[in-house]
Amino acid sequence: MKPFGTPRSDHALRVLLLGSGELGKEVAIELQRLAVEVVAADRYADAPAMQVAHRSHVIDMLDGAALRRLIEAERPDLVVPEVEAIHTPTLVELEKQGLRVIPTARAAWLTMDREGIRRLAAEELGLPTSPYRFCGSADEYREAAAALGFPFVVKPVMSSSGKGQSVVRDAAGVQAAWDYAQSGGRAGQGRVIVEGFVDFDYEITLLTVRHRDGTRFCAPIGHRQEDGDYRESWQPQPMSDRALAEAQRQAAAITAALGGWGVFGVEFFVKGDAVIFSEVSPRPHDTGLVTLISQDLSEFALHARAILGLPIPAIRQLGPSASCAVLVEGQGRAPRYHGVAEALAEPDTQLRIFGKPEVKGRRRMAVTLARDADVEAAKAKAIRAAGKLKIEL
Ligand SMILES: Nc1ncnc2c1ncn2[C@@H]1O[C@H](COP(=O)(O)OP(=O)(O)OP(=O)(O)O)[C@@H](O)[C@H]1O
Ligand SMILES: NCC(=O)N[C@@H]1O[C@H](COP(=O)([O-])[O-])[C@@H](O)[C@H]1O
Ligand SMILES: [Mg+2]
Repeated sequence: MKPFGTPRSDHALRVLLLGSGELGKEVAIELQRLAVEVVAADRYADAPAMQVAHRSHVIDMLDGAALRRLIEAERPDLVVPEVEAIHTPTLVELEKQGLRVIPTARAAWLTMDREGIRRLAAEELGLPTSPYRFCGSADEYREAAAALGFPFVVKPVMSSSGKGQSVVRDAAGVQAAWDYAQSGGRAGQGRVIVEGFVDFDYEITLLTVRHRDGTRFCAPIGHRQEDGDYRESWQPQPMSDRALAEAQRQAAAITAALGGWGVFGVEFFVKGDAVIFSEVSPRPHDTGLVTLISQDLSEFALHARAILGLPIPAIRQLGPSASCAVLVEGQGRAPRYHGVAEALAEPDTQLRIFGKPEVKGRRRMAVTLARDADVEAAKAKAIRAAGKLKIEL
């Protein structure tokens, strides 16, 4: 890596963020602290990371030609994907010509589509997963539903944060789940994964950092999901030594197979000591927002260090902590936030308002963070804080 430079000069160290949401905003802030020049891109203007970047571009990141033009114009030292929905074949091609993609272009390519990462995990690495089938037509979907039995989960192969995802419990729900998956995928594709429903005790995200000196794990993060989207997360999630060791073994295997440097969010279902791989983000994870209060180096600081080739000699967990996502539903531009003072009234509480410019439907707009004597108390405090925030659309 070339030396650190001065932003907006000829020798700036330049990072291009592909995706500029709340996770990218925190990565951008960490990069800014080291005087890295940050260029933010997303499909809409005034996205959160754009608000703290040196420059920004509004492009359709699924358009390969547009993506190539942007990268050739900006000539970044590093390209940092922040969402799945990117024309990753273009990244694969440009990487062959010397472009550095975080963690690797292949990792971005494999994880943009649930099929790539699930087949790698289950069929090549032999990690335990839910039973699954991929379907490209309504007929294949009906066959899969019959083979897997109720309950099952349907997800568009290209989607995140639960968009287009549903749990089908009986015959009455089969058609609606297919229709919803067809409308909910970000790339508007027809293909879906049908997964057998895993009856788990709890689920975790194991943040795994691949950096110049090896691989480190953060303390496990527990979370609760509703409609496929996270509502609260906490750290540390209590778990048996055996289950934790097994989760770390699987996380090491999948992240090594993806390669490169950076933070990975490896998701698992846990039942007793059994650990079932769910999916992995080759980037910071939304449930990892809790690390903004629970660790000395948040997942965003860790990502910045890892991708820049810096050392991570230790990660300090600061005690039981939690985060609570603040969602709003409705329509409107330029929302206003009331109750900020009330949300921050209790000790050891923090808030991030992402500054998203518009709401159409349901959208995560902010997150509250709290530390307390145990994770239950931290969670209750984060939920209380979130309850004080009122978003006016
Ligand atoms: N096979 C399954 N069995 C039981 N629960 C599941 C299954 N698949 C998904 N879920 C539930 O739905 C949640 C979201 O699923 P998943 O992580 O696959 O979606 P996603 O859209 O990729 O979400 P994100 O992008 O936020 O990680 C899981 O965390 C889990 O709570
Ligand atoms: N689970 C993935 C995830 O949390 N991604 C985060 O949400 C943003 C999109 O938000 P939006 O849908 O409100 O634009 C993404 O840019 C990323 O920061
Ligand atoms: Mg997930």
